[in-house]
Amino acid sequence: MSGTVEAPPLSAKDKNSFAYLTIKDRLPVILSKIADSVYRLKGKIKETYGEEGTEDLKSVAGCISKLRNEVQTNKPVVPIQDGRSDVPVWNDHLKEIITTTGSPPKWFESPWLYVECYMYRRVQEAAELCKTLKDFDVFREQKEKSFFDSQQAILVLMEHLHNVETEGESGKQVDLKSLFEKFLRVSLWGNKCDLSISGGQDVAQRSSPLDQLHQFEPKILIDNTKDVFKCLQGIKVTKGHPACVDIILDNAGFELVTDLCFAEFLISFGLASKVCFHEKAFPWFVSDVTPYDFDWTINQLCASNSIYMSKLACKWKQYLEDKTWQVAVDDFWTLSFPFNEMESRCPDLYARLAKSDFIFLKGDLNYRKLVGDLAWPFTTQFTTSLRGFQPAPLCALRACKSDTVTGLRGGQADEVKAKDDKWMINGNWAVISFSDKLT
Ligand SMILES: O=P(O)(O)OC[C@@]1(O)O[C@H](CO)[C@@H](O)[C@@H]1O
Ligand SMILES: [Mn+2]
Repeated sequence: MSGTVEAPPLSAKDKNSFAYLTIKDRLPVILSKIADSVYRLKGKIKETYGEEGTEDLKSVAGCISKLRNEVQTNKPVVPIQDGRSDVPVWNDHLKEIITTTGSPPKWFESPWLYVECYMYRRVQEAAELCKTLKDFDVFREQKEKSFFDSQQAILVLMEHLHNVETEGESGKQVDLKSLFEKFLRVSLWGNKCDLSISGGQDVAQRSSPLDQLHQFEPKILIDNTKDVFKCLQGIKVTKGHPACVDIILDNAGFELVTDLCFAEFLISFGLASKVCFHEKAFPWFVSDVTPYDFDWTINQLCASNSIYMSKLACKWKQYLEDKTWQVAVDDFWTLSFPFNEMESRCPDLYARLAKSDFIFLKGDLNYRKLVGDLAWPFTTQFTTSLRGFQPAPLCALRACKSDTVTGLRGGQADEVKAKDDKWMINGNWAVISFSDKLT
């Protein structure tokens, strides 16, 4: 099945596409913001690293402005030149593309997924080429701000989770299914808060994430919650213990907190016995979670004045110590490959995920990679669009921010388009798409 390409890749070739707008407008803005933040940190870096730091900053700024120019003038993609372990994969893949297509990819002509991922890898190259700033995260300032700006929403959510758990512990009958539905939805809508779609504009969650659920309900285009719940419960019965769950994370800030709360809910209500969070190895698509962001977030929550936040977060530290929770990083998540190529390109990760009982994939980019970033007819079955990628039962939780989606009913796309012309890209519509077995 993985051999049949049923649809063309999204690409900026199509001037009416979101890919075109992204490459023409959004990526240059993201790159300019990087240059701004680098200059803002000048004093601080000089103080910490001295002249060498200042030289490194200049070099980062130079690389970013060169990259911006390459994007805007549609230059061919060039090999990566730093010493990171993933360089051979990127450069061999580039050779592969040149062999197949006859020329190197270009920003406005090649598959969007490839060139956009490549851009973030080039941003990392700018850091890798430094002596003092190898671990410098050009997006850190923005990520931390979005976390702090979401404090009220985080407090509301964590207080609620704390109360729900206290009720459960007191022996009071709880409606497990509707609680599951609630925390799943909070995690789903947490994905509205990504800094890449907004070009780094404010995306903090300011209203109560719980009060909003009702209002957002009609915006869920595909809702496989029941199947997901049934599957998790079924695992408990067949295995004799709750599921070992993997969550492929997306963004830091409010979204990460919603994912941690969802994982906490799964553990404390016996729907999961272990959760493994998958993070990005380096700064990616502006707001994605790196190992530093993950630890930083839990430490911030732990140090909070709110007893609800600190109690839960300290419990999470304990989970991490006793391996109830684990974190994992793999370079595959910061490569450009669609997930149907995981088994051949990164067999270890595939084998690792095949041991999972259930995989949640957060966000738009993971969704794009799941369905190969292809322009599928909307009514294509979700499972078909996975093109053979099925290491375990899986569920995509995604606010729609790019022009690909599968699994809709006939006529549904027209109905939603009539209500909202930008439904595919504005993050106001979402899918909870489940796939169990390959059909
Ligand atoms: O994966 P996330 O954080 O939900 O979204 C990342 C994202 O904004 O970046 C891409 C365009 O630059 C979009 O396709 C995508 O929605
Ligand atoms: Mn993201």
